Amino acid sequence: MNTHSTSEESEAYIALGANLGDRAGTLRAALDRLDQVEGIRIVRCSKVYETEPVGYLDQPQFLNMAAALQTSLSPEELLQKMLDIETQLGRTRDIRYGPRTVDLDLLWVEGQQMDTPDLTLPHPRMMERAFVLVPLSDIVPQNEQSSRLRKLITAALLDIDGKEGIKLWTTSVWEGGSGHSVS
Ligand SMILES: Nc1ncnc2c1ncn2[C@@H]1O[C@H](COP(=O)(O)OP(=O)(O)OP(=O)(O)O)[C@@H](O)[C@H]1O
Ligand SMILES: Nc1nc2c(c(=O)[nH]1)N=C(CO)CN2
Repeated sequence: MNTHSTSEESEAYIALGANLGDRAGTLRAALDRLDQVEGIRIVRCSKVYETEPVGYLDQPQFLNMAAALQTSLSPEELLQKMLDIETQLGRTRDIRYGPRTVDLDLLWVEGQQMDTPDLTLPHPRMMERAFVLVPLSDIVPQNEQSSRLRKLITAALLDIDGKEGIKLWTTSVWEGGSGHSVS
């Protein structure tokens, strides 16, 4: 993972989930593909958690994790890259909140708030979801710039039910990075 950053980059946080097929392999492939996109670098990954399904219960357990990115893309461009990678990895949209090979959600982009038909930031359901907040808490630093997000996560985690349905699965599925620079 390359930690160099330039002033045109923004920090962004994403959530990843998978509950069909080779779940860990799919998470790894999604991270590899994202890191290979020009203008996206993965800078930190959370641990991986096995989680009880929420919303639609009759489906297998998920693996969930979160990642921090540095990106020179706009939020809309970043989301489009994420949706393309979901499709490449076999994601179909059948049942709302139902089983999926991979789900990539854009949670937070530094300095960005929006609500358009295609993109809402911060992600509208992130603060209700322990399967998002527990991994995210691994990777949001305690520094000045990110402290607002850290405070929101800490407060939401105190309130939320469902943390007992979340177990550490492995400390990492992705070690690498292409190391290319973002320009
Ligand atoms: N912050 C966001 N991150 C990801 N998708 C978003 C976001 N805001 C809006 N969307 C839109 O939501 C659409 C549906 O996403 P998706 O099918 O992954 O939903 P879901 O995973 O079933 O539910 P949820 O969004 O609650 O996780 C996407 O096509 C995208 O345009
Ligand atoms: N545990 C868990 N449950 C879910 C998940 C998920 O990623 N993990 N994603 C959903 C659709 O967004 C619905 N339910």
